[in-house]
Formats: sequence, structure tokens, C-alpha cells
Amino acid sequence: MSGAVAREAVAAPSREVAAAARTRLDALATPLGAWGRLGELAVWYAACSGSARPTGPERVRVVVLAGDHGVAQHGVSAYPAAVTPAMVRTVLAGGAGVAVLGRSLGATVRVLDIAVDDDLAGVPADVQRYKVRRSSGSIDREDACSAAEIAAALAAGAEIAAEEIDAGADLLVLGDLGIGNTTPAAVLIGAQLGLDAATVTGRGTGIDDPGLERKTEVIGAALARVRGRAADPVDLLAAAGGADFAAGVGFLAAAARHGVPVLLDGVIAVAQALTAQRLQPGAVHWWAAGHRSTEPAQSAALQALGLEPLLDLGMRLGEGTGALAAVPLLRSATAVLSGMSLLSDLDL
Ligand SMILES: Cc1cc2ncn([C@H]3O[C@H](COP(=O)(O)O)[C@@H](O)[C@H]3O)c2cc1C
Ligand SMILES: O=C(O)c1cccnc1
Repeated sequence: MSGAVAREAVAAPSREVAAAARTRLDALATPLGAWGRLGELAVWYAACSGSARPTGPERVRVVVLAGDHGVAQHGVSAYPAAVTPAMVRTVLAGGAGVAVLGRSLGATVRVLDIAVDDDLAGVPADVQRYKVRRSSGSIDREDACSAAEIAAALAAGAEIAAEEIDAGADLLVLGDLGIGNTTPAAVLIGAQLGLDAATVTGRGTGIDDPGLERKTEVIGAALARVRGRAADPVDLLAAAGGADFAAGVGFLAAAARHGVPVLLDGVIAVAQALTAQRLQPGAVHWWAAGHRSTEPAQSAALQALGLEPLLDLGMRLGEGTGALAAVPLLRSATAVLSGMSLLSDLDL
């Protein structure tokens, strides 16, 4: 046992329901295999939902975890750290990308301050209920967080997931907010997959060439500093992640334990997923990859997890937007599987 997350395998989605859904898919009034990966997506969601003729997902619930990162002071982002609290307010006001997309899909969107470097005066108290600390340490030279803070954040993430599931979620999406957060995401992925800084560093919000060089150096320094700590995912979160990353890991692991499917988003959520799968082997079977972001570390981690993204739109935003963009595909997949006639119904 480490922190709030047990290191034991999680039960897989129902194999019996998956087999029944596949039988139905193969019997639909189409040539065999005609739905391609849309059919595979339907079978996955059927197994997760426990019904070979699933509906929805109708109750999509998004949680955006916000946290600042000390590395943002080293010019690794194209934007200043002041954007993080401002964007928390913009999510609450309904004008953020995730809020607009969520509204268009009938999804709820909840933003939580886990480690924002601001007191967020005037925002509803609920938003700060799970706050662990202000900002995380600059991981190129110090740990992001203490072990106690990581334990608290893992437990918070698990509790947040349980609340969303109690509220009736039939699909969860995990989003992120925090200037500089593509840097710890790349370090977590690089450290766990044994990849070097040049391979995992991306442009994030759109840094220029000198910025990319600086960011690669910072990521290289962090990777060198945490070398030897990748074997223990909880310790690695303290060394190179931060409280918001640990909360995401706790959230994803708990969703799998409760048997609720998740659509993964960009490099932050996927770094959290890679870490959660190591803590809780088998959790990956409850997740599908919503999209491929432009961050190279995200592709590397998805490949390691054996997940093929549904969309590849060149998006690089985070917040959960790439996952939400894939929700209509998932709804189409279940509609096809559950609503179509069978070949045997045809008047041949
Ligand atoms: C206005 C704005 C809105 C955002 N929404 C998500 N991000 C995303 O970009 C940031 C990570 O990229 P980097 O590591 O390059 O800083 C995070 O805030 C992430 O949530 C945003 C960034 C900005 C500027
Ligand atoms: O890949 C992502 O999720 C991403 C890219 C840029 C900024 N924020 C997130």
C-alpha cells in the first residue's frame, strides 16, 4: 500500500459482455468488420457499462484539476503563470474551451484548485476544498512536493472520482490547468519510459526555438535529478509531478476501481494515466484515448499503454478538450451497436 492507492490489479471490464457485444457487432446489417475502430469503441464501452446494447454516454462528467509549477519561472511556457488562476475563473464563468465544449455535449464541468499559486479570492469555497498547497517546487532543482502532500492529493483524487460517480457519471473526463504543466508531464513520461529530454520535450503552449532549448534543458535537468526514483510511482510523483498530478493519478485509479470508463485527454492526463497504470495494473482497460495531442511525450505514453487515439486534430490545449471532442464518436458507436438491425433481419 502506498498513499491512498493500492498496488493491486483492478478487475477488467466484463469479458462476457464484451463477447456478447462483439457477437452483436459482427451480426449487424453491414459487411463484417465494416465499422472498423468505431465498432471496437462500441465493444469497449459496452464491456465497461455492463450492457451489450449500451446507450449514451449521457452523463459525461469532466473534472479539471488546476495546479501551478515552479518550473514556469524558467521560461518553459509561452504564457505567464498568472494565466492559471485567470483560467480557473474563466472555467467557472463558462467561457473556457472545456466549458463551452462541455456545455455543447451536455457534460458537467467541475474545476478544482489543487495547487494554484493564488488565493483565488471570491471563488466558491468548493473549488478549493481539495487544495493541497500553492504551486509545486521547481523540479529541475527540488522535489515538486512532500510525500505527505502526494498522499493527500492521491486520496483527494480518489474522493473526487467517487463524488462524480455517485452523481451518476457514465463517462469521466480528466482535464488540467496550470501554466508550465507540460514540463512535469514530459518528465514523468520520460522517467517512466526511459526516454531522454530531446524525445519527450514539446512546445506546449507554443514556445519558440530558444524556449524549446530552455525547456529541453530544464526537462533534462529534472530527468537527471530524479533518475533512480522512477521505480516507485508515488515517490516519482513527489519528485517530478506535483499535487495536481497526484490527484489526477488518484482520480484515474479510482475510476477504474469503481468500474467507470474514462476518455483520456492530452499529455498531462496521459502522464497521469501512465503512472496510475503502474500503481494499479489493469486500470488501462477502463480508459480510451480521446485524441493525439502535438506533445511527443503523449504519443510515447499512449504507445506504452497500448492505446490508439480516436482523433488526431493537431489540438494542443488540455483542459479535457481533446477527450470531449471524441464524445460524439463514442455516442455514435453505441448508437450503431445498439440501434442497428441485424443481417439476419434482412429480407434476402
Ligand atoms: C490561455 C490559456 C488557456 C489554457 N488552457 C489550457 N492550457 C494549457 O496550457 C498550459 C500548459 O502548457 P505550457 O506547459 O506550455 O505552459 C496549461 O495551462 C494547460 O492547461 C492553457 C494555456 C493558456 C495560455
Ligand atoms: O497536449 C496537451 O494536452 C497540451 C498541450 C499544450 C498545452 N497544454 C496541454
